Amino acid sequence: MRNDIRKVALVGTGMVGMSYAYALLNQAVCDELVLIDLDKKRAMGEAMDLNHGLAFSGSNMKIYAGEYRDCADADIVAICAGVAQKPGETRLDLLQRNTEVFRSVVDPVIESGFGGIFLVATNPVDIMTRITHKLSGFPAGRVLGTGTALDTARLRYLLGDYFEADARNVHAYVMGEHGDTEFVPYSQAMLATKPILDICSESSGRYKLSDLDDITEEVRTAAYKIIDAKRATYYGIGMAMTRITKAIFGNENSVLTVSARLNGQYGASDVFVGVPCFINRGGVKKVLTLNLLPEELEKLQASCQTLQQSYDQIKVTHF
Ligand SMILES: NC(=O)C1=CN([C@@H]2O[C@H](COP(=O)(O)OP(=O)(O)OC[C@H]3O[C@@H](n4cnc5c(N)ncnc54)[C@H](O)[C@@H]3O)[C@@H](O)[C@H]2O)C=CC1
Ligand SMILES: CC(=O)C(=O)O
Repeated sequence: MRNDIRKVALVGTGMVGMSYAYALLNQAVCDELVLIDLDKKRAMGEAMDLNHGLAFSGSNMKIYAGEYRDCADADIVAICAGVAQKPGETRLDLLQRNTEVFRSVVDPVIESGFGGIFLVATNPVDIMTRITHKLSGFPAGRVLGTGTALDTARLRYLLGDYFEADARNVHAYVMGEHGDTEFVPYSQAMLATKPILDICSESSGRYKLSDLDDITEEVRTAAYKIIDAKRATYYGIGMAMTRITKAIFGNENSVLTVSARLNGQYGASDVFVGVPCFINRGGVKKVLTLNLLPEELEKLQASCQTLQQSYDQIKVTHF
């Protein structure tokens, strides 16, 4: 990664891609942003629109619509291209269609000579990240997906609201598939440095475990509710991607629940799944292995199995 210019190439300038781009601009996270889409006219219009906001941003980011060859000197290629869920569809329902899209995206990115980090948001994100790893042949640490970063943000917001505490003092993770089999290991959840389970047991019934279950369900179903209400979700994921991008450019070693490849951790291998990882300039430096309770570990392994089964279905026809 160069130290002088921080460059992001964004493939997919739809709602998610442009929410990411808008957050990058407002937080002045990079110096150069190239927008690539099958719909070139759309990418061009989006670049114009963002450029017209530059004067108000305090940033002098270079923003333009481009081609795959512009990925050659990018530090990060972010992929938000593909189809999104319609009301009633699960993320896994998108798999076949988005696998086709990724073949047409990853190959030209690699042909450009790109040597940076892939950041994937397209759903089903854990499997699309694995496909990107497979198609690119990159080391696993340089291919990451947004995983459960957004779900974790949703969880922290809801727990902060429930305990009437600043969400930034809630330390808790959603783990597993970014999808229906995700779960919250509450044994690992803290409010400041106090275990949330202790807060519940000491609260004389004010805070209940059943409420925590309701919060988990609220997180798990949030995307369905938003898609039903306004057809798509995009601001939250755009900000989650921006947070990950900052951790990369800032060489932060921040712990974020991205989709990363397991290599024996939590008793699973090969799958990409949402787990807490240290993120720095090289991508995923390391998976943080938490001491999950046996029942929590079972949930994570079941989630990995679901992802493996879905991956196996496409492998036959597409690889
Ligand atoms: N990881 C996460 O937490 C989240 C992921 N998503 C996912 O992000 C993806 C994008 O969602 P939206 O932006 O709402 O969709 P959208 O339909 O608004 O945008 C998709 C864009 O991809 C482009 N595209 C399609 N095929 C392409 C190809 N072969 N090459 C280049 N560009 C291509 C389209 O022209 C369009 O501009 C979906 O898969 C969605 O499910 C959405 C929200 C959260
Ligand atoms: C659509 C999606 O994956 C989400 O908002 O979580």
